[in-house]
Amino acid sequence: MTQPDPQTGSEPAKSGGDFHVFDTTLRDGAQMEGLRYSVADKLAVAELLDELGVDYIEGGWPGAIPSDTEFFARAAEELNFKHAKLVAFGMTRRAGSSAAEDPGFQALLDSRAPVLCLVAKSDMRHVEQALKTTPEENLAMIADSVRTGREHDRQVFIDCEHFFDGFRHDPEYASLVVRTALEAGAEAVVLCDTNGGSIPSDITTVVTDLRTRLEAVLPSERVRLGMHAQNDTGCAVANTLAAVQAGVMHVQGTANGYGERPGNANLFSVIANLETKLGLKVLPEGGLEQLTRISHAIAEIANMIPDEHAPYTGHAAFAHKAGIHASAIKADPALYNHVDPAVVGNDMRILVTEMAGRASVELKGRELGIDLSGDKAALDRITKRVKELESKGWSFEAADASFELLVRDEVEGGLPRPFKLDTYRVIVDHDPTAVTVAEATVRLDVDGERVIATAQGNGPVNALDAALRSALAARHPRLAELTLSDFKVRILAGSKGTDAVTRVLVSMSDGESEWTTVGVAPNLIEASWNALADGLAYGLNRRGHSKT
Ligand SMILES: CC(=O)SCCNC(=O)CCNC(=O)[C@H](O)C(C)(C)COP(=O)(O)OP(=O)(O)OC[C@H]1O[C@@H](n2cnc3c(N)ncnc32)[C@H](O)[C@@H]1OP(=O)(O)O
Ligand SMILES: CC(=O)C(=O)O
Repeated sequence: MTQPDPQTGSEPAKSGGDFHVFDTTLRDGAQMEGLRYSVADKLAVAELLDELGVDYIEGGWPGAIPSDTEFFARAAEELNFKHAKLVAFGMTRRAGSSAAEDPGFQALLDSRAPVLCLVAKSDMRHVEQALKTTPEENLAMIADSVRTGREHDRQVFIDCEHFFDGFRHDPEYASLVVRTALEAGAEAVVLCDTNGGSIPSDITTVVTDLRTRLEAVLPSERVRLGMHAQNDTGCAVANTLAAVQAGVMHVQGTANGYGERPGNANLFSVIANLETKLGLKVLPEGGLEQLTRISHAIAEIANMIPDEHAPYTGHAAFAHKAGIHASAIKADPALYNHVDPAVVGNDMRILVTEMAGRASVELKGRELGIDLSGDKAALDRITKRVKELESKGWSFEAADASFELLVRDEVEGGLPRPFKLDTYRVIVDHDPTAVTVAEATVRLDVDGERVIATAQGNGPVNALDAALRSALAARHPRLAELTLSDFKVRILAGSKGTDAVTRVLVSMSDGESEWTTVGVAPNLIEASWNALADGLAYGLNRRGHSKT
C-alpha cells in the first residue's frame, strides 16, 4: 500500500495491500473486567474472526495463562483458518537471560502458533522502574527475542508498551527501541498507547516525528509500524485512524472494543472507517457485510449484551427517531445515513414515537408492509394518536406490533380479534408453608360464544396467560406455538408521585420471528393484560401479515 502523506494530506491508497488487520479480542479483549471465555468460546470467536477476514488473531498468552495454553493446543488441532494467522502473545525474554533459555519464551514456541507478538518496554521509566534493568539490556532483550523467534520460522511483531508516553519523555530512546526491533527482523513494530491517554493530534505528531527519525537511518520500506490504542480518552478509534493517516500499516483492536478499563479500539469501527472513509480495502471480498452479524455473534459468546448504540454495528446505528429526519429520508435515505447500512450488514429503521411526523409514520408503515402514501387523513390520525398515547406513557419504538395494530385499526378497521374480553379476576395466594401461587379466571366472548377458563401460574401474569390460552386452545390450536420470550416492566413516574403508570413490554415468538407489544395502565396487571392480549392477537394473525 502507498502510505498517505500526513504533511500533504494526500489520499490513502485504494487497496489494503500489505496492510494488516490484527485482532486481539482473545488476548487484550479478555483483559476486560467481567469477561471470561472458556476455551470452546475462544475457538468459536477465532472462527468468526477468520470468517470476517482479519489477517491476525491473537489467541492469548500460552505458558502464562493455563487456559490459553490449552486453547493453542486445541487450535493447532481443530482450527483451519481460511485467511487469518494465529498469534501467540508473550513478552520479550527476561533481563539477564537468553531467549533460547527463557521458559516463558519457550512456551510461546511450544504453542505452535506461526506468529508471535511480544510486548517490550519502550519508555525509559518503565525500563528503569518496572524491569529494573539498563536501557542497553532492554534493547538486547528485544533483539534477542525477535531473532530467536525468526530462527524458529516465526513472524514476530513487537508491541511497544507505553510508546507515546515514552516518546514524549525520551524520544531518542523510544525511537531506538523501534529501530532495534526492526533491524532484528520484526515484521512490524506496534506503537501502543497503553494508558490510553492520547488524543489524535498527539498520535499524528509522534508517528510523524518517529517516521522521520527512522527513515533517516532505515530504508522507508523497512519502517513498518502499527497502532494499538486503548480507549481511556474515548479516542481509541480516532487515534488508530490518525496513526493510519500518519503512515502506520497495521492496526490492532478488539471485537466491539472489549478490553481493560474502558476498552480497546473497537476493531469493527476501525475496519468500517478504513474501508468506507479512507478507501482502504482491508478485508477480503464480502467481509465488511458480515460486520454486524459477527459483532453480535461475538457479543453472545462473550455473554455481553450487544451495544445497541455501537457505531456501524449497533441495532440503533441507523435508527431514526426525529420526524424531520424521516421526512428527508423519505426523499433519499442517504440524506441522513453517513453510509448505506447494508455495506456493514446492518439495516436502517424508522422509530415512531412522540417525535414522529407524518413521514415517520409513512416510512414505518412501509417497513411493516402497509402503504400509507397518499392517505394524508390516515397519516394525520395515526400521528396524532401516537403522540397522544406516547404522552400517556406508551412507547411504540420498541413495540412494532402495537404500532401495526394501531395502524391497521385506523386504516383497515383492525385485525380480526380472536376474542373479546368480558372480565378477568386474579387471586394471589400466599401460604408461608408453600410456594405462592396465582389463579386467574377469564371470561371471554369468542366468536359470539361465552368462554370461561381458570388456570394457575407462578405469578398473576403467568396465570392470566395460562387462563387465556386454555380458553382459546380449542378454537386456536396455533396458540401452542406462541411463546412468551421477554417481559419488561417499567414504572413511569407521574406528575405528583402517586399517580405513576406502569408500562409493560411483552415479546412473543412463533419460532420464526419475534414481535413486541406494549400495554400501559395505572395497574401492573391491567398493563400486562393489554400487552399480552395484543401480543396473542397479533401472533394469531401473523401468517396473514408477515412483517413485524
Ligand atoms: C499492556 C498489556 O496489557 S501487556 C499484557 C499483560 N497481560 C498479563 O499480564 C496477563 C498474563 N500475565 C501473567 O500471567 C503473569 O503476569 C506472568 C506469567 C506473565 C508473569 O508472572 P510473574 O512471573 O509472577 O511476574 P509478575 O506478573 O509479578 O511481574 C512481571 C514480571 O515480568 C517482567 N516484565 C514485564 N514486562 C516485560 C517485558 N516486556 N519483557 C521481559 N520482562 C518483562 C517484570 O519486570 C516482572 O519481572 P519480575 O518477575 O522479575 O518482577
Ligand atoms: C500490549 C498492550 O496491550 C498495550 O500496551 O496496551
